[in-house]
Amino acid sequence: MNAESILEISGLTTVFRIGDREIVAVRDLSLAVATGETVALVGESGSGKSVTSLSIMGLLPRGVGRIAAGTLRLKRKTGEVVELQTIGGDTLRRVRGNDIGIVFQEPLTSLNPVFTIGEQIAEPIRIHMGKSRQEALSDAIQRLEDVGIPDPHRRARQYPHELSGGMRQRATIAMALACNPTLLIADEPTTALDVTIQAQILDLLGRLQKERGMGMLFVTHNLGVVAEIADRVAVMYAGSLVETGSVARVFSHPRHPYTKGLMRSVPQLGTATLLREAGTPLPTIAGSVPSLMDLPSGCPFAPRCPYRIEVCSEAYPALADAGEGQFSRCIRWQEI
Ligand SMILES: Nc1ncnc2c1ncn2[C@@H]1O[C@H](COP(=O)(O)OP(=O)(O)OP(=O)(O)O)[C@@H](O)[C@H]1O
Repeated sequence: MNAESILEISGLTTVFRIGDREIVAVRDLSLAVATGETVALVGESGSGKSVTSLSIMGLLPRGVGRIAAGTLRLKRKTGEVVELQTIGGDTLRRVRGNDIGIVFQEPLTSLNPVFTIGEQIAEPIRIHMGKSRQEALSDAIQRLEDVGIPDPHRRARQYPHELSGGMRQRATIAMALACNPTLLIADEPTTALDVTIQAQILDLLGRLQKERGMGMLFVTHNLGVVAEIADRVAVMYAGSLVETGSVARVFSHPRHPYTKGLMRSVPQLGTATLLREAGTPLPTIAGSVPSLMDLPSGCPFAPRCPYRIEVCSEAYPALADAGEGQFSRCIRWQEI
């Protein structure tokens, strides 16, 4: 494992059983996140972003989804390197609360309605860090303060339904950070929130990531958010990673026709895009995403691609090295 990496995914292929068929939701995905770096995973609905994050976290639906190939290496806080696809049960639960923090789109999926906010943040601190109930509770109050919740002593005694949506998402961030993880996975953490709150939560995550020097994998469908928060970007299409590189590089010189199409259809990146309505889909490109049940042979983007030539419909393209850390899964990347 590379010395700077906190997470290294290599050749990840995740499949789902649907009736008597198996569909490939993520195909041969390789991606690394370094300490202190934010990597955005971006793509349209159904492109495989969430399946990638569920694969990392060991949260694929049992009996339905499975990792068919690949390795997911994580460097734990102790420096020990574990392969997430092979460890199970208790070790995986320990890694999840302790080394990897997770923030989902909908705070109410992470928060339990019958426990106070303070109890819920204190629990992983007790379990994973071996602190007493009292110590854990005072740490929990500190975490609430860290995420900008005013009057944290009072808030700690409240139940999730007593907090606004934005405050609840701050509380889940406090919970994700409870044990000082070195990797944070944020899966559409701002999508369910009002637009003004979205910007605040994004600022908060960016600040916490920098202050703590964590690695962050940020899943989003919003290119404005990518521009705002990420150092590097990985673009997914129909289960494949089609382009990756630094945000500066990929946004100024996209080397895959799909990325280029996405960039062209965004008039102005930055706050304007960010402040579009929550849940706005990525800008449209003519045609539609193919069904995973019925993927075309060859390049999955070929049917919609203005650069398509005959061979594109025959062979699945390899990731080509476009230099300066940029890679494109297009055989014509030099012409784009
Ligand atoms: N529980 C499941 N059972 C069967 N197939 C699934 C399941 N979850 C995901 N899939 C398949 O994996 C594909 C990718 O889903 P995924 O949730 O990763 O997309 P996404 O890019 O995160 O999109 P969204 O932004 O809508 O969450 C889906 O289109 C679906 O075909």
